[in-house]
Order: sequence, then C-alpha cells, then structure tokens
Amino acid sequence: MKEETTNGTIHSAGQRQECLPEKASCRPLSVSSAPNALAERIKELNCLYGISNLFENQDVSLSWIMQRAVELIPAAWQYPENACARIRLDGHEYTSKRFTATRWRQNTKIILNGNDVGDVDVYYIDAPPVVDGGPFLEEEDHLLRAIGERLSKVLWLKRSEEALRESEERYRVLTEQVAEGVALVQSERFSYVNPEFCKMFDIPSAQEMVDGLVRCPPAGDADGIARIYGSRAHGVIESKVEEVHCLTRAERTSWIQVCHSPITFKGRPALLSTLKDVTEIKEQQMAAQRKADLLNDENRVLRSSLKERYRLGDILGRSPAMQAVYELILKAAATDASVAIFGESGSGKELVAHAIHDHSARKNNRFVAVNCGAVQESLFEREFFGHRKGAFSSADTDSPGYLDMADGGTLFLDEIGELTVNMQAKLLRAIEGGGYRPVGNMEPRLTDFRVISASNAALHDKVNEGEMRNDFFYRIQVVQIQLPPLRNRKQDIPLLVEHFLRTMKTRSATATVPGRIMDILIAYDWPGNVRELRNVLQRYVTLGHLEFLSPDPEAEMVPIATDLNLRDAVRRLEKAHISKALSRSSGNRTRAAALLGISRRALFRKMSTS
Ligand SMILES: Nc1ncnc2c1ncn2[C@@H]1O[C@H](COP(=O)(O)OP(=O)(O)OP(=O)(O)O)[C@@H](O)[C@H]1O
Repeated sequence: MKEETTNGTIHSAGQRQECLPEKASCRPLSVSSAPNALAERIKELNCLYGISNLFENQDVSLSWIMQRAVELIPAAWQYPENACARIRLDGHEYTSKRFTATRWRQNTKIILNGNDVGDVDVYYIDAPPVVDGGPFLEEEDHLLRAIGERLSKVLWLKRSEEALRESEERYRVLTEQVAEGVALVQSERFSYVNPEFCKMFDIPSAQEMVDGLVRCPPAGDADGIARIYGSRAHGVIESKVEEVHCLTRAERTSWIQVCHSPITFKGRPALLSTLKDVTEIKEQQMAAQRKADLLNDENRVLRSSLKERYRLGDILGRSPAMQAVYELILKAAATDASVAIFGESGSGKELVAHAIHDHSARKNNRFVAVNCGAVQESLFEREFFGHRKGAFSSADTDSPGYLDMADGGTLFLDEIGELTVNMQAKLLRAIEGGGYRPVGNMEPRLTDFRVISASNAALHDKVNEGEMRNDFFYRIQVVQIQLPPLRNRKQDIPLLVEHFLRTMKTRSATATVPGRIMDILIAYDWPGNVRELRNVLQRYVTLGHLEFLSPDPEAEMVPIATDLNLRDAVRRLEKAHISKALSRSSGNRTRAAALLGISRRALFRKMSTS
C-alpha cells in the first residue's frame, strides 16, 4: 500500500520516493492511509462507473464513447496531472489531454469475441517516483485491466446494437416495400405496422399505431384488428398459425389471410403477423364451391332417383359397363374439363355428350354438335369462327360461327379425328383462350365453351402418323369415356328392345317381342350397335319379321327410269346407292363408305350435295 507524508513524499509498499517537484498533483496529505485508500478506490470506481455510463447515452457513436472514456482514465491514476491515456481501436486513436507516449507505459488489450482488437495505454508524462519496483501501482494494473474489460464489453454491446439496428433497418425497408401487411405485437401493443397494414385497416399513418393497444387500437378499423388478434393479443405465443378472417366494413366484405409467427424480438417474446388480402381468390373459390354444391346436390338427387340405374337421361342400360359410364358422365359434368368419348359407331357417343351437357352448369346454354368429317378445310374459319357481312361475295349478313353459338355452353366435336392438323392448330388456340377472329373482322373474340369430342377409334395412331398434333391430342382428352359395344353388354338388349318398341308405338299393347325373337336379338353380334338394334326393330314393327343387314348388296339394285339423261341417271343411282349403304350400315358412315369403296370425306361431300 502506498502512504503519503506531510513533507511531500509518497510511500508505497514500504518504499519512499520523491514526489515530482513541479507536479502540484501529488496526493493531498492525510493523517491516515485508510481514507486515502478509500479515496483511491472511489476514483477507480468513478472511472469504471463513468465508462459504463457512457454507454447509457442513446444514439452516441462508438468514437464518442472511446474519446470520453480515454479522457476519464488519467484522473483515476495516482498522479492524474502526470498521467495521460490512449485507446487504439479499429485503426483509430483516441487520446486524453497532453498525451505523450513515454517509456513509462502501462497497457491492456481490448478483446472482442476472443480476438485482440485494440488496446488501452496509460503513460506517465514525466518520470514518476518508483513505487514497488515500478512507476505504476498494482491497483493501477488491476484498474487498467478492468477498464480494458469494460471497454471490451462496451464495444460488444455497441456492435450488437449496430447489428440489430442494421437488421431492423433492413427489415423496415423490406416490410415497407412488400404488398402484404406486416405487424409486430409485443406485450399486447403494436411495436410496428407497415404501410400495407395501414391500408388494410384504414389507418392514416403507421406512427399512430406504435405503442397502441391491440385490443383498443388508436386508429383505423378497431373491430377488424381486434377480430384478427383476438386472444392472441395477450402475448400468448402459439406455434405458427394461418387463418383466414372475414371482415365486413361499410358494405364491403374482405377476406384477410393472416399468418402469426411467434418470435423473440429484443430478448422478449413477440408476435409477427403477415396479412394478405385474399378477397378476390376467396370470392372465386366460393363461387366455384356454390356451383359444385349445386351440381353435387343435383347429382345426389339424380343418383338416388336412379336406384336401379337403368338409365341416365336418354341413355339406357343396366349392365355394369353402363353403370361405370354413368359414373364418369356425372363426374365429368361436375367439371369443365374437356371430355373425349370413344366407342363404335351407333354405341351412343352423342347421347353421352348430351348427358354431360345436360347435367353440367352449362345446361341452360347451347349444345352445338359439329360433324368434323363434313368440315372442309377452306370453310373451316367461316364455320367455326363465323363471318361478317361483306367478308365474301355471298356474305349478306353477319353470321355467327360454332364457337359463338356455343358461348356458355358445349361444343361437341363428333368424328374429331377428321380435323386436319391445320384446323386443329386454329381450334386449339381458341380452346386455350387465345380467342379467334371471325372472317372479315379484325376484332378478336373470346367465348367460353366446353369441348366434348367423339371418335370411333383411339387417336394415338393419328398422333403417331402425324395426323394429330400432340398438344391438341392431350388438350381434348382430359377426361376419357370408353363406350362398350352392344355385343359386350347383351343384358341391356331386353331393356333397349322394350324402350324402342314403346317409342315406336306398336299396335300391340305389350311392348315386347316373342321369346324366340328376343333370343335371336340377343344372339346377334350387333356390328352397328344400338343404332342397328333400333333400325332392326323398326323394320320388325313395320314388316312383321326380323331383317338384318343384307349380305348381298347387288341383290337390291334400284331400277333407273329410261327418260333420264346419263348424268341425272348416274346421280340418281349414286344417291340410291348411298342411302342403301347407309341403311345397311345402320347409319354408320365409316362402314357405309367402306361398302361404297370411297373415303368418308368423299361420302360426306356426296351426302351434302345430293
Ligand atoms: N344406351 C342407349 N340407350 C338408348 N339409345 C341409345 C343408346 N345408345 C345409342 N342409342 C341410340 O342409338 C342411336 C345412335 O346413337 P349416337 O348417335 O349417340 O351414337 P354414336 O356413337 O354417336 O354414333 P356415330 O359414331 O355413328 O355418330 C341414337 O338414335 C341413340 O338414341
């Protein structure tokens, strides 16, 4: 311990040293060492306390703190007037008054996260008395170390504060730019809301909300805010929750999707909420749901009324294969997806398409059936897209195309495999919402129609042979329905026979056929399917006996009048020949064309001109 004497010398740890002659700062004389020791201790504490206090000042820079700290240090040393100090940190140097680097130096390090990042030096400006073998006291060594530690702590706090401020700033910039509402709630009070949040709840400025109680917001739509926070306002932190709230304000209903995430902010629990206005999506969903509910209700009624399920609309059949078809029809009717129906000629593809339309939300609009086999390439746009008056010489009036007619309804494309690749490309654009232009009109048109198509054969071969575009192929057959041929569901024959006889108004009261006739009908192979069955029954009702397709077409040649010129005679013969072939094939145009030895397209052309 050091001791001071009345004659101006200092005692330290039993050694006497001369006081510096010109230094008036030698310790004041005292009668006992205890108060002096106390005074020294107070000086030390003042210094440490002063350094700690510097950090309490808000919004001060690290340089400001270091400069003030370095100025506080000399006063705590034994000879304050002879002492000076320096702090070096991050390439900066902070010095006390009269700083002079001499050989009487004392040093400690400033450490940050285990790294040596700076140091603190104390110097005596002039030679000090030697005490305990050195100019500095042991207590001063301790004090300097304590100062170094305190400055290390101040530095760490300041850096953390800066990092936090930076991340807060980043977060603020981010949240102010996002299109979603963001709010931070701590202890039932808003600490932050972004501009989008203010917009959602009619709050004039975000500033008004800061520190406002969640239960009783100082501005904006208090009810809406209270509904969103509910019991969560108590700082109860749950795991991340997402919910959609319906807010009704002044005749306006909006739907807000809220995601609450519990976080720790500035060491305390907080609730970070992001809010998104989903009114538009929600309304669309509700409209779709209403539609689906309606259809489901109708379908439920329909299903329950079809206990035996022997028919759906005009389609008859109680076989398991037809039950599966009914199920698909109802499913397809509940969606707006494109449907492709496959099946042999006369098996009821058009009936199925009608049933889908009649059970869908489009049922009150038109069902437009187009036989693609009869569409000529050159007339495609005219027929599908319509034309304007004057677009070509015979266009006396504006005329709608199939797509106009099917607006809001269904476009049934029968024999879809007959469309050329060119036609497919034009149609695909319109189906995919790209619109179309009526002939002679520059204005593009958009209509809303659902496509149902039918084909006798699978379309893969057409794709493989390059006759059908891949994209068109996939676009038209989102839902596929395969119709079974009549020969594979013979248990439906008695039901169909009874139905056709009843509709044909037979003279006999009982709409049945004798058992042996029924046996023949069941045994037959029905290449022309239900259509052929209907035609055979028609002939049976008219002629009183069964007559299937004649195996020998030559036996039924038509007599030609002798007064006709050759061209007309050929025409009449051709016409008779075509209708005979059609009758033999029970209306199946593919088979009729095959019987005649011409292409289907040629047959369609002849049918439309004759
Ligand atoms: N399951 C059925 N129940 C009642 N009638 C049916 C049934 N299937 C077909 N028909 C009748 O058979 C005839 C042919 O039906 P439809 O025109 O729907 O067949 P399609 O498969 O489209 O024939 P195509 O391929 O030749 O155009 C229609 O008169 C129809 O009423």
